[in-house]
Amino acid sequence: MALRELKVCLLGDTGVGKSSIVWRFVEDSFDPNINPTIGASFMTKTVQYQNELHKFLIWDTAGQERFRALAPMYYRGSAAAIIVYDITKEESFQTLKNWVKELRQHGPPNIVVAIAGNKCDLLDAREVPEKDAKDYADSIHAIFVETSAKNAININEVFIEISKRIPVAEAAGGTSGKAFKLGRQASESRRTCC
Ligand SMILES: Nc1nc2c(ncn2[C@@H]2O[C@H](COP(=O)(O)OP(=O)(O)OP(=O)(O)O)[C@@H](O)[C@H]2O)c(=O)[nH]1
Repeated sequence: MALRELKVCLLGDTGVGKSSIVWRFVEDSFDPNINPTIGASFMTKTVQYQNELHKFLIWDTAGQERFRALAPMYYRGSAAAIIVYDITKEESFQTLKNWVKELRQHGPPNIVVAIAGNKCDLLDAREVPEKDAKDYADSIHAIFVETSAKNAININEVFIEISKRIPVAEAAGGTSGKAFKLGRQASESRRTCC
């Protein structure tokens, strides 16, 4: 079975739950007292997708402003970027839009963009309507899911949707995951959050 290495980076404001999403995906656990990321952290997980193995090389970047200049090191050469916002913080959704602009200007041309509205377990505190975020994601042809790292909602689905958008390796092409095109729309298979 072919193995493809897919570099993925997580971007977004501090405290939106980037590390928690990665931790939930890789270790299937949640730490309520997780520390802010310093610089970036790296984890991997390999999953089977159709007749390939996708090894996700996951760079979780720090959301604090003082680390922002480091981000290009992590999104450069990435097959996909997961931009995370917190559904209870409108400001984090505005930050997400800035990341989309930056990726469009300086990121890999065919990077797959996934938008994750995290903390969807906190419905009572919602500030960002799901429809607004979905409409925005559709307008930029991005994957969209609302997630809860805490309650393990839609975490695997984000990565499955990324796998779906990675074109099958061309016969003469490499398997490094470096050349990608935006493909079909996200499928309807994921769960609605909460
Ligand atoms: N209720 C709820 N809390 C969450 C969820 N995901 C993360 N948190 C909490 O949000 C806080 C920040 O989570 P982190 O994963 O450290 O956030 P981050 O985006 O990686 O932050 P930086 O590393 O500073 O960029 C922690 O207290 C988490 O326990 C979630 O899905 N629901």
